[in-house]
Amino acid sequence: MMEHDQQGDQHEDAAHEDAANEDTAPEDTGRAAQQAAERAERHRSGFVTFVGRPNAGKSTLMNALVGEKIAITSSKPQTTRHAIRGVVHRDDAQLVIVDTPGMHKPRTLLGQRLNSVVKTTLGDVDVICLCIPADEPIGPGDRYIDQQLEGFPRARKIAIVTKTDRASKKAVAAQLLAVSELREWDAIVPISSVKGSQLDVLVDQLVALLPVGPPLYEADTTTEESLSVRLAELIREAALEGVRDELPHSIMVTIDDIVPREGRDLTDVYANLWVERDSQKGIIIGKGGSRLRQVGADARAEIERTLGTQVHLDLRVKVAKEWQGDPKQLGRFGF
Ligand SMILES: Nc1nc2c(ncn2[C@@H]2O[C@H](COP(=O)(O)OP(=O)(O)OP(=O)(O)O)[C@@H](O)[C@H]2O)c(=O)[nH]1
Repeated sequence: MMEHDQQGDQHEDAAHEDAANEDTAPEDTGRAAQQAAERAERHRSGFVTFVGRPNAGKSTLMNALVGEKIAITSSKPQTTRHAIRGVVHRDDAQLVIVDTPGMHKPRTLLGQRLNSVVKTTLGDVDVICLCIPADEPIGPGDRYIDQQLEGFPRARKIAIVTKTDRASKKAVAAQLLAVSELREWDAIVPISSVKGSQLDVLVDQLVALLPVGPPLYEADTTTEESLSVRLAELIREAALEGVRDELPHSIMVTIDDIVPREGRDLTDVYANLWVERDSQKGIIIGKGGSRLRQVGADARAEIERTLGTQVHLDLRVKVAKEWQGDPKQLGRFGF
């Protein structure tokens, strides 16, 4: 009701102004409406995804573009497990970003399932970006993924040379040349997510390749990923910190419950940290529980930032024997 009244007032005000400037006002109104219609006609929207070998900088780039920490980053390869969407909003465009796990030659059942997630995602998007680090030579892993792109002829393709802050200008130029020889790209863009350089150029290029269409999401959306998945990812990221061996592939986190305490600025989060073997349980827990305490403290700090309340984190370490090769266990973890 209130809103209607206010709108009514505004219309009246506008009518007054029209009367005062009889010659120009109707024309102005017409022009404004026409401009809005033209803007709507030019508005672009669509889906974009980043592929590349493990550690190529995909998650970091997506976070830099969306401006909120939603996909986990780590110095360990193959740590992105979910196709997380982030949305970049602009007046003239909306980019929906789908983050994919690193595409790689599958060795385990988990690897195969990840690849099938990647393939479903790629079949659906408007633009595929292949990320190749500036500071490492193009290798068989990059070529394998580049060849896979042949299977998705509908999508436009951009090559992104990542981590340019880690290479000299000359090395970046050489990498751009090497990348250009892989295939006919719609664009090739060198960027640094850490320095934030060339990200605007990349977004411009992406937008230019999207189809004309209305916004797909509300303006305040940055991610569709459910809260428990986001919190699970934060805990997994904390658990991966400082683990030097093969453990990253064996860690999985599930959330049982997220319960705000009534009348208090405090949320209880109940989570399980799954490993594959008893020996790994020992590594995670550490001497006298010291490592687990650290993981809990690190994860809690990140979760508090996400939830905006204090957090009590109940974190339990459990063993799911060889879950990466077990279809039942994989199903339980959502693969
Ligand atoms: N110096 C520098 N480091 C970067 C940049 N982008 C990413 N990194 C680092 O490279 C490592 C891997 O980055 P991620 O974003 O996790 O890579 P990813 O491709 O998502 O990796 P997976 O999840 O394994 O597929 C991390 O240690 C990042 O901090 C960059 O622009 N500059």
